[in-house]
Amino acid sequence: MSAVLTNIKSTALPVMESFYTIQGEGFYQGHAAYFIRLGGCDVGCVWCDVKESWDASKHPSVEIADIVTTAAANPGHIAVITGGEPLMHQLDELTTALQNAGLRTHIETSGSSPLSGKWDWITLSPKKFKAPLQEACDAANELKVVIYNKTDFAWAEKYAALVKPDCKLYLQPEWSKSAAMTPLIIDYVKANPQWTLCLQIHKYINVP
Ligand SMILES: C[S@@+](CC[C@H](N)C(=O)[O-])C[C@H]1O[C@@H](n2cnc3c(N)ncnc32)[C@H](O)[C@@H]1O
Ligand SMILES: Nc1nc2[nH]cc(C(=O)O)c2c(=O)[nH]1
Ligand code: SF4
Ligand SMILES: [Mg+2]
Repeated sequence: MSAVLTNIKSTALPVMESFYTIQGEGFYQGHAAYFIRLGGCDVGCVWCDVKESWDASKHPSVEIADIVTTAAANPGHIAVITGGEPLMHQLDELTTALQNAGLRTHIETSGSSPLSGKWDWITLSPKKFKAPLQEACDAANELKVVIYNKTDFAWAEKYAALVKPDCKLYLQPEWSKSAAMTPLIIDYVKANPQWTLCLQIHKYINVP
C-alpha cells in the first residue's frame, strides 16, 4: 500500500467490515458506536490485531452513500472510522456525509498519513513503525499508547509532550502481553495520575 491511495477523491472506499457494537477503548468506552473498518495500512505493527486489513485490494469498494445509509440505520449517534490506517484515504466526503446524516465522526488513527476529514473526536495511537505527523498530535482529543514492553512508558511521554494540554492520556496493554504489562501500567498510573489505564473491554466481553 502506498501514498497513491491518499489523495484520490473518490465516492467509494474499501470497507473490510462494519459493525454496530460498543466502543471498547478510550474516553467513549462503553458507548454504542457503529464501526467502519477501512482496508489499507502501511504502518506494519508487529502486534497488530487486525492484519487482515492491511491490503486494501482484498476488500470491496463501497459507495460512500451506501456506507452512510447503513451507518445511519442504527440508533447510535457515533460512527467510528478505523482500519487499517483510515488516513491513507481522503475522508472529507465520508465525514461530511456522516455528519449530515446526524452522526458524530470519530477516528482511530496512527496519525502517520495526512489528516483529512471533519472530526468530532480523534484518537491518536502513535506507532514506532511509522511515526505520527505533528498535525495529528495537534488535533488529537485522546492519546492512546499501546504498551508492549517496559521501555514504552518513556516513549509514551514523548507523545504526551506533543499533544494539546487537554488531550486525554491512555495506556493500553498490548493484548498478548496484557498479563505482564497491565501490572506495570497500574503502577505507572498510580505514580503518574495524568494517565489512565485503558483495557480493550470488547475482547473481555466477546463483542466485535
Ligand atoms: C487496529 S488499529 C486501527 C486504527 C489505526 N491504524 C491505529 O493503529 O490507530 C485500532 C486500535 O487498536 C490498537 N491495537 C492494535 N493491535 C493491538 C493489540 N495487539 N493490543 C492492543 N491494542 C492494539 C491500535 O493501537 C489502535 O489504537
Ligand atoms: N468494540 C471495539 N472497540 C474498538 N475501539 C477501537 C477499535 C478498533 O479496532 O479500532 C475497536 C474494535 O475493534 N472494537
Ligand atoms: S497502524 Fe493500526 S492497523 Fe496499521 S498495523 Fe498498526 S495497529 Fe494495525
Ligand atoms: Mg480493534
